[in-house]
Amino acid sequence: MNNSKLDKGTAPHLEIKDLCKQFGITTALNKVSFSVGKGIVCGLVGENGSGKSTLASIVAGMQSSTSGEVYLKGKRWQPKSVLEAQRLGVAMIVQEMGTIGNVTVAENIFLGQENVFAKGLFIERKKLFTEAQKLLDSLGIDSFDARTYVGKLDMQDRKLVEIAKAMYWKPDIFIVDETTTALSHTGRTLLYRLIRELSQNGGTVLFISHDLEEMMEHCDQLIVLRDGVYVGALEKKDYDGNIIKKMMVGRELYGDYYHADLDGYSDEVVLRADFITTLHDLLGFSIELHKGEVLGIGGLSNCGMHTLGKALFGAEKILDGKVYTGNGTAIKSTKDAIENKIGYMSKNRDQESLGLNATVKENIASVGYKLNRVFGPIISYRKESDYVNKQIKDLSIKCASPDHLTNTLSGGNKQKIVFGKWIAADSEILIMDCPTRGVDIGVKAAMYKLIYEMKKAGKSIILISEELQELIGMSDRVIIIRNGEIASETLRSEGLNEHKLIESMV
Ligand SMILES: Nc1ncnc2c1ncn2[C@@H]1O[C@H](COP(=O)(O)OP(=O)(O)OP(=O)(O)O)[C@@H](O)[C@H]1O
Repeated sequence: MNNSKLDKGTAPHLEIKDLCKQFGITTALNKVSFSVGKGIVCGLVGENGSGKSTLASIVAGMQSSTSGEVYLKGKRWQPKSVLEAQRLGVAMIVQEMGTIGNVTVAENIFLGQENVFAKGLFIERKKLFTEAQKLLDSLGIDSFDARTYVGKLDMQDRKLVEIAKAMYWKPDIFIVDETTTALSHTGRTLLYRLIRELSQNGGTVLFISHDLEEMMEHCDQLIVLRDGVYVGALEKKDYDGNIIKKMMVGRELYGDYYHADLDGYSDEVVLRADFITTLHDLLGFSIELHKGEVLGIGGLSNCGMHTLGKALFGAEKILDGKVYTGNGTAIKSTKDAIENKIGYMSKNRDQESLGLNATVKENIASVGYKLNRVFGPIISYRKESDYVNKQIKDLSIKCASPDHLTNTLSGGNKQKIVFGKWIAADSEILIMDCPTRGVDIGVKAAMYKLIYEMKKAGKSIILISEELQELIGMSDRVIIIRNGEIASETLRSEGLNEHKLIESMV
């Protein structure tokens, strides 16, 4: 449908009125009101914990509000469940994993909606698979098929399954919560295309991301939230990065937060992989990390970089070759890694880096617990509390108390906990896979500062990232991996630039 034929942006398609959400003593949303027109891509921006996901999940039928109202096309919107919301035209891609591993792609796509294929008492499974495959083909998704078990897919492909699932219902309202950072370039391109097509056909998109450039490029309007309160709205013509940041954090935030000096690193090797071969991705791969080095690793999502991070931490089965520290200690398991002061932040935070049902305190204290011992195995409560509180304070983790359950925290705050637990444990080597995924600009700046301070203190960092600016801005040396092999290696002093890195990626 042609845009001009739509009353794009005029009549409110989605209206939020005085929306409040209270979780115990936490006010996640406080009388938020705004409206979004038909065919509009509306961005929701705000710091970690500002209420974006809470608002989105209320619209998507995942939870109800404490008070306030939502209207969809002028009618009161009160879906009883996500499935009902989906059927009635509201679909959401959640921030973390929204798929189930031990069933196929097709079954995930139609989860809870199988009765669409019911024939009498039976489900026509063949039809279900055919329909799912048709959907994948129509969306241009070809990296897996409808019969693939989702457990075999990486995070990016699992996100594509969620996107396909949402698209099946041709939603009136499509909500994308911090999804792009889990996607590679190809995945992002696909998502942007779908968002564009949907809005051109009169659908409304609620888009959440911490990448301001991306938001300014793809959104027609931006709504800014701060601490659960509506701060204001901006039309595309008024976009200005500094103004938006100021609205988000309530103060000026200028400048470049990467590190600019070229002070290099020591020759001493602290971690080495010698000709390692893993079940997937890596075949005879070698790499060295030096003391005081920030080694950036980049490439396309499936190039092997995420597997490398796991392998160096002892979390990936190594079929041949070995990983060892500078003093020759072999790293064959995560236990070996932790004992040798190696930390690891997974890209798949919720599944691999956190105990979601544990408290903030239990998570932060989990790796460095020995540091809080007083007599033999006895842990000092006071020491442990100080140890945990320092991270909560230094990283500004928004939680009601150290006893707050981790799964109720916002995405960015969860990421800070993972970072905090390894810093507190005094890691000498930190392997970070996409560490700033889902993290707001203020925290990003704080994390970069901490990475740089760690480097200055002689610690070594492997920064695996899909953000080229981050690699260029933070690394002493960047290795680009292509199809499991080193495609290029560039020292910061030789001049790093996007063009050069992209050339070796593809
Ligand atoms: N189920 C819950 N129980 C208790 N508190 C919650 C729950 N869900 C969210 N919160 C709290 O509500 C506040 C808003 O969280 P929300 O996830 O909406 O923020 P966000 O803006 O999406 O953050 P991020 O950018 O980090 O994803 C946070 O303080 C969070 O800890």
